[in-house]
Amino acid sequence: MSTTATYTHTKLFKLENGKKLRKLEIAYQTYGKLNAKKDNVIWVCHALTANADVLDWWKGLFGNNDLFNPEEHFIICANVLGSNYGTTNPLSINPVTGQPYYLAFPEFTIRDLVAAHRLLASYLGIQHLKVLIGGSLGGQQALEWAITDSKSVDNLILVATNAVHSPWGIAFNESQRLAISTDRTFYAQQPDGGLKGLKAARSIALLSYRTYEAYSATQLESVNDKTGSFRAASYQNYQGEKLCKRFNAYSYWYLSKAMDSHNVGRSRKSIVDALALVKANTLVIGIENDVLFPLCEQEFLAKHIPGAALKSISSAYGHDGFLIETDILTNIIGTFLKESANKKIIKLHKTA
Ligand SMILES: CC(=O)SCCNC(=O)CCNC(=O)[C@H](O)C(C)(C)COP(=O)(O)OP(=O)(O)OC[C@H]1O[C@@H](n2cnc3c(N)ncnc32)[C@H](O)[C@@H]1OP(=O)(O)O
Ligand SMILES: N[C@@H](CCO)C(=O)O
Repeated sequence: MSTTATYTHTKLFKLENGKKLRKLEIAYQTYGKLNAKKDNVIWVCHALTANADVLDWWKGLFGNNDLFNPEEHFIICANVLGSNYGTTNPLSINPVTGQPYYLAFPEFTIRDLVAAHRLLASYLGIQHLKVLIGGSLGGQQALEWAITDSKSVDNLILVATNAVHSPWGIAFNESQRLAISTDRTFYAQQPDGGLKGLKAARSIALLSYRTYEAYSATQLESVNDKTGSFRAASYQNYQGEKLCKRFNAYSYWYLSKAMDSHNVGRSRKSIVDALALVKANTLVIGIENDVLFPLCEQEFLAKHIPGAALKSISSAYGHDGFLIETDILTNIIGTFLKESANKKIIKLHKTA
């Protein structure tokens, strides 16, 4: 059973920077049924350009015959604040002006994304998450959630993510925003504003999501006499255009800034102290070939989150491997969850 719905929060939604949204709508999807004990919730936080339909974009890990399946679990995925798949975003109508926000949309942080989804959880009567999982920007949210509300998460699974967004990651994001800002239509504030810039931004981003090996494997020329019209160039154009058909430059702009804001140490004692607040059984998965969120970032997470396990995988896809290597992820996560359940049983026996 799958449900697509929208939750409307009618009270003011206060952002970390003090600005307020008068109205917040959150689009979400659920699959399966909440059991009587309310202990089968799998909450998924999505990455930069995905949406609430996790059975669509994380097939192989989420699906009827997959590790996370609606038969056994109550799976919830909500579209993040700022994204254009149904949740309030820069193209939404600003209730104050009656016009779309565009660049008048307030800036927001990863903590704001989490605060919004915790409101949804509360509305759905969910107090406890069996599993909280996310990759990349989704992992940043999952981590913040597990720090902010540490008692509510049993098992935390962080894939290809970090504790603080790196200077390298911020530089990639800024380069993408520079590409968007060179497109003058961005400032015309219209639904298709900045699309040429967005195309270039996605092309830049892809270089950080993939690897030399992936391009060599898929884009190598079969003939030696070419001096132009290369496959790799066509691929960059195609991928940029593909994103423009389903996203908008304003959402992309704001979400990339939210990613830059990620720092679990902000307004807390330190990054290390913040990580020590996590109480969930934690599995951190890194991708050895990830250029954007290199393995040292997951090693850092696993070192400072109490009792965390670290696994690394190899994927020629690099960072995007977290969306593609679902067989390996199923294996690692499945084993981790079995061990975690066994530990729980042993603990119950000891305290009985
Ligand atoms: C409505 C929706 O789409 S929902 C949102 C879906 N997206 C998300 O959820 C975000 C997360 N997902 C992703 O980022 C991506 O889908 C990934 C990383 C999982 C996979 O990326 P893909 O682009 O599908 O894979 P890949 O890099 O192999 O590219 C394949 C595409 O490039 C095309 N392509 C490959 N080489 C070339 C080339 N030289 N020139 C032109 N096109 C090329 C292929 O024909 C294929 O096109 P298609 O997507 O129209 O079928
Ligand atoms: N490919 C991902 C971003 C990388 O985390 C997306 O488009 O959401």
